[in-house]
Amino acid sequence: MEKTHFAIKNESLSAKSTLVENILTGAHSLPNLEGKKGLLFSITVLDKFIENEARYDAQTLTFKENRGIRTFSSGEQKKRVLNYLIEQKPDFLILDSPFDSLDLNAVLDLKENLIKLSSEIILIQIFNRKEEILPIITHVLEIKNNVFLSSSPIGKYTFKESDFVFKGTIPKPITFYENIPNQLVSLQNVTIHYGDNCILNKINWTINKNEFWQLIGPNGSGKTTILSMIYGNNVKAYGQEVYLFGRKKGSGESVWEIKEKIGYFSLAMLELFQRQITVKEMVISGFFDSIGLYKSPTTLQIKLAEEWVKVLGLESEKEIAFKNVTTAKQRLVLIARAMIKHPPLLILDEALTNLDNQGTAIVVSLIHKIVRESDTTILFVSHRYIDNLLPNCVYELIPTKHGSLGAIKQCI
Ligand SMILES: Nc1ncnc2c1ncn2[C@@H]1O[C@H](COP(=O)(O)OP(=O)(O)OP(=O)(O)O)[C@@H](O)[C@H]1O
Repeated sequence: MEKTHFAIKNESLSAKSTLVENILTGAHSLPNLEGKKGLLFSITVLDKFIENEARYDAQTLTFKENRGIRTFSSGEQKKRVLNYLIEQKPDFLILDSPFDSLDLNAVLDLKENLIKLSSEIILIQIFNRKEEILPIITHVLEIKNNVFLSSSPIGKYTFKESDFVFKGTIPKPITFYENIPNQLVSLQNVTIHYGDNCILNKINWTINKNEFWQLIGPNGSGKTTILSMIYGNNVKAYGQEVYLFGRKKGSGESVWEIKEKIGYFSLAMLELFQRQITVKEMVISGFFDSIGLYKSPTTLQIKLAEEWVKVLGLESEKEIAFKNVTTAKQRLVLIARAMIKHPPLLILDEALTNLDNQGTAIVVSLIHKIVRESDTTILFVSHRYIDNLLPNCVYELIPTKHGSLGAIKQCI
């Protein structure tokens, strides 16, 4: 008999971890899973392996290879997690947004493995976009407030989208940056090796004030490595021709002085927000270096955060816990947090991953609003082209066996 496989829309889960935990421990009323052993395939599970590797040197996923899991591309990492889970012989697997952060080839590869696996075990796919749903899925589960309501055959399920409107223009800054040169970032002939592997080969790239760039490249092409030279503390940047805000990296300016001029969003930040913090507090925390709120904000800072919340249409949710609003709204809040000081440079690293079509459209329209209504330069990083993103220029990393080469693909 053909197996039943389920899909759950990510947006319908307000506290996803609780629901997933309940399914895994058997505390649920979902059909066909009574008394069965389930495991979770998700980015959080991968992050735990990465953390354990860093803390205890436990190379569980890669003990046969002489490399840590952290150093593999996203596609390779996910493949190793999947193999590890299959070896534990579960009856069902929950696949939480399995294709996030993967380029097209890695998606096809993982899809093929999952389709093969579906003849042996039950799959429950948490999905963001209709197009991601595996062809073997037979039913969509309706969930509300973490309670299972019903199960519809996929052919009868209607994929709904919700409305969202911005109100007014984005608030002006209350603090200002001085002496910011026109050239914000310049990489000149930057070449990076890890051991014998050349990762980046003679990268030449300049980012100026008021530009809107997209950095694109397949998994493993070196996007994170470039970002770590701009925003992070990658020691490989020293000795290279990396110029940030007019100064050569490593010539006296601290990492904090550089970070102060950059607003930053990455998915990894979401993992750090474990504390209870409201939507409004999250926006205010953009004034401080901390992820949460450890200092008392001024009345003016609170007022400005309220104005941002209003523009985003989230007034009625401003006192709600950040982790309880939808994924798309969390993105808006985190982008507002990164923008509240109108930094010279805003880096959005995979800001559209894990969003459905409606969520993608909302976040893209916030990005366009920032482009129109501020002087901040945007660097948007992703492994795929995004319809309607319309950056001024695209910097593409093209992998070769001698490291990735860079090319400017389009300028409007
Ligand atoms: N510390 C390290 N040691 C060895 N190799 C590394 C290390 N860090 C990164 N790499 C390798 O460098 C290459 C580029 O990695 P990077 O994470 O910059 O790519 P990416 O384009 O951001 O990929 P993804 O889209 O998968 O996040 C990959 O092949 C990766 O395996």
